[in-house]
Amino acid sequence: MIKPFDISEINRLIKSRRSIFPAQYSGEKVPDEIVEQMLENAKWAPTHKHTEPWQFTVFTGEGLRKLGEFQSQIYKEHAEKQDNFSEEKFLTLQNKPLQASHIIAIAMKRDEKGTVPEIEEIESVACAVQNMYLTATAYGIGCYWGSGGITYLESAKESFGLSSKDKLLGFLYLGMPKDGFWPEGKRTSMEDKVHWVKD
Ligand SMILES: Cc1cc2nc3c(=O)[nH]c(=O)nc-3n(C[C@H](O)[C@H](O)[C@H](O)COP(=O)(O)O)c2cc1C
Repeated sequence: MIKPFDISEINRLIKSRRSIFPAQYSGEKVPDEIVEQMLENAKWAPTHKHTEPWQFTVFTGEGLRKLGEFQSQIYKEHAEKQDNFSEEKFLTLQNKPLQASHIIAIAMKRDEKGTVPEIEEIESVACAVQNMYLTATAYGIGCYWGSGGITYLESAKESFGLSSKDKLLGFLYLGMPKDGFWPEGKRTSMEDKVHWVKD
């Protein structure tokens, strides 16, 4: 039998999970061991047919500068082709990673046989990200899943070892919140979103 959990603490953890953005980070580094625990917990997400479709790339230290250079360059090449380059966006992509302690690039990698539908692999990776979010919350660490910038550009995939069948799904930014900053959550009632069928 499974050992009982402290349910009220688990409920509090789930409700307290928040997205905390780079402008709200203190600059203090998150210990690598905590990031490793987040990644370890990620793998316990549900995965149909055990394909384990997640792939994570962790950037920290000099790696954050490299990510900034890489993503601003990818953006520039794409935007120039589309004739809508913005210097402001370029600089944001170059500099924003430097505000974080770590950034985890989130990807979905298809298995060779395409064993389960693509949507299920994306769903599974999202569950893995939620595990990381909750682990970060338990340690009092801020994080947020950003899906802007180069996330959905085909040209960004290669550098992450992704093929055309795989997907880059965004970036999980991590940082210690400034002065104990932890925002209140906001949700509507579940009343209109849940229907019980009992008889
Ligand atoms: C798949 C996904 C992509 C997201 N992308 C962004 C994003 O690009 N920019 C952003 O500010 N927030 C992004 N978020 C975070 C949401 O803004 C955030 O979850 C929402 O405001 C609710 O706040 P909470 O997470 O604190 O409950 C994303 C969340 C998810 C699940």
